[in-house]
Amino acid sequence: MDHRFQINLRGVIDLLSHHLYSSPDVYLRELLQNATDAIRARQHAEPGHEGTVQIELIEKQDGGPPTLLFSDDGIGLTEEEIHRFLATIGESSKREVLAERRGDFIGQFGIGLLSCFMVCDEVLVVTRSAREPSPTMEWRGRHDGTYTVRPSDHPLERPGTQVFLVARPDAAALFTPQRVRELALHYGSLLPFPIHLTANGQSARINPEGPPWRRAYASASERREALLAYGREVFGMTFIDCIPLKSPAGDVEGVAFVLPFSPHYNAKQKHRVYLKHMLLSESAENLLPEWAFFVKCVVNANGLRPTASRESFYENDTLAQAREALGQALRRYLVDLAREDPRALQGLIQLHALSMKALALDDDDFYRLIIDWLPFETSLGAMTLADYRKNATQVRYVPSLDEFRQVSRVAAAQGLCVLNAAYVYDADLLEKLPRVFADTQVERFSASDLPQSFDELSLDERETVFSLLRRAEEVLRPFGCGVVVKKFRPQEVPTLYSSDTGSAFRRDAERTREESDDLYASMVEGVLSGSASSNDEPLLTFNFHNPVVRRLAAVTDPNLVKLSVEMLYVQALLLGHRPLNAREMALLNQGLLGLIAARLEGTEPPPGRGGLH
Ligand SMILES: Nc1ncnc2c1ncn2[C@@H]1O[C@H](COP(=O)(O)OP(=O)(O)OP(=O)(O)O)[C@@H](O)[C@H]1O
Repeated sequence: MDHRFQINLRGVIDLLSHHLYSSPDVYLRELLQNATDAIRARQHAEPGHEGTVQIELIEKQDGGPPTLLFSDDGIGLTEEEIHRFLATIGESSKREVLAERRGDFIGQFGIGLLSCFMVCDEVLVVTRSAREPSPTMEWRGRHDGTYTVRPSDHPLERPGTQVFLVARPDAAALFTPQRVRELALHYGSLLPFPIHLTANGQSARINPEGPPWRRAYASASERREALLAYGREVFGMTFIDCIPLKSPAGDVEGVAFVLPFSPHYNAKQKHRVYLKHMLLSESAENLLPEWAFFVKCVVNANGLRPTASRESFYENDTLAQAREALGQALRRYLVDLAREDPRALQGLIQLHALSMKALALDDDDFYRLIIDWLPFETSLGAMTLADYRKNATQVRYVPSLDEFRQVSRVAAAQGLCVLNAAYVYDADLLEKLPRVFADTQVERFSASDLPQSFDELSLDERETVFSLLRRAEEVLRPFGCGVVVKKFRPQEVPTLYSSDTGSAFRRDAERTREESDDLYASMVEGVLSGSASSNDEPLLTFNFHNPVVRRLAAVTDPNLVKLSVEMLYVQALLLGHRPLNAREMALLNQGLLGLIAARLEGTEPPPGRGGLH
């Protein structure tokens, strides 16, 4: 013989309240949801029916717990439907509806009404169906699992449903006018029909007329102000701009707000999402593309499926398409901004620079969108990459600040535009250029590339500098540095020290060997002997345009030439922000003392003291 499962209602309620519902507050959400579904069902039968919800708080004169009366003018229930849908846990009238209409309703599980038992022990439903001329019926359900159905002694004048809840003493705090108002607005502020609250003898509509992005405004700026004010109210912060969002897939509509601070680009923004105009979640994460970390949004979706926990949308094709369309709306905003208000776009990029750059590295589409708007310091002043690319298909950059300082003046004087890519992600972003824009080439530039753009000396000039060149080569040979004489601008720069990465590495390793203990020094020795020796040796380029260099070429005293070459060498190293090794430091000290001594020549030391020799 077959038996039926028995359900212990108390156990089920306990399960719901501890595991499914986040707090007893949701009872009001479930009531609003049922009213919304009932109004929609009636609108199908009677197009043009507007629908309205009345919430009334009835205080007991004897100080007993207050009663909440929740009424709608929706489709109502017949006696047969009461038995089938209200009194059977897990039965829902909404499951039966034709597939194309099914999506209009929010409820689906047939358990929502049970949430009322979290705040009261008995639920009284008085209802009259709009489908057929039917009497007003009364259903009284109790938390012990028993219920009664009978014709009501107080027939309703119009079709619809009233739900009476008498607060359990421990839930009375939820039944104050302020709390009920807060909760109704929290869950239902976007509902497209009026919600009236009556308490303390006063009655008023509490929800605004439809979502703020749907309302008509006198001008675009008024609209913007109103939306920003809405963003402030919802998220408690002042945003710098707002962006309309729309996606036919999932029937999504809303607004994205641009954050006034720079979040970490990995930080997922929490969005407020409504499903069929009822609040679904305040912390949905999966609605926008990952790169849209600089906005927070409020949207309503009519065609997306909620997850069972009702905290976000179910990951399916429709959601993926909606995400793509919302991403397009954000892109469009950035592109329009680039055209209409480039300053605002640059402000935005500056505010969210690090995150935008990191994302552009990962996402080619986003890269294409913003790369031209990134500002760079260059040898010819600050400019965007677009400005740079207007004049050159070859992008030259240096990857460190020291190198940039070293080359920028000289490069600028040659009319060479070199980008400073020393900041995080810059070099990688530039290296990515040719992969995304096939007509662009990128070159990592260094001071050693500069002499190629310098002018050669004429035959006569070469003769003038011949002995200086020989002497300088001798002086600098022990330092592993070659010498050339060229002509370059600016003329105030007498020499330029250049080295490629290989020789810079050798310099660093040599300096480390000098400064470290025996064991470590011998390890560095090993590294040095293994590293390529220098046919790429560093170079000191003398500038023939410089007056000091010209005068030096005419000096015949070999010691004075030696001292001057040494000092010019050390100065070039210092200007290039290269750390000096011990021998170079000694050169600097001796050279300075030598220069001071030369200046003091002829002046007598005071009696009884030694001179500077
Ligand atoms: N205000 C109402 N007007 C008309 N019918 C209602 C109303 N409230 C509840 N019902 C009926 O009672 C049924 C059960 O409601 P309940 O809230 O428990 O579940 P549901 O809304 O169907 O689904 P869910 O559990 O997902 O909310 C509904 O399917 C509906 O037929």
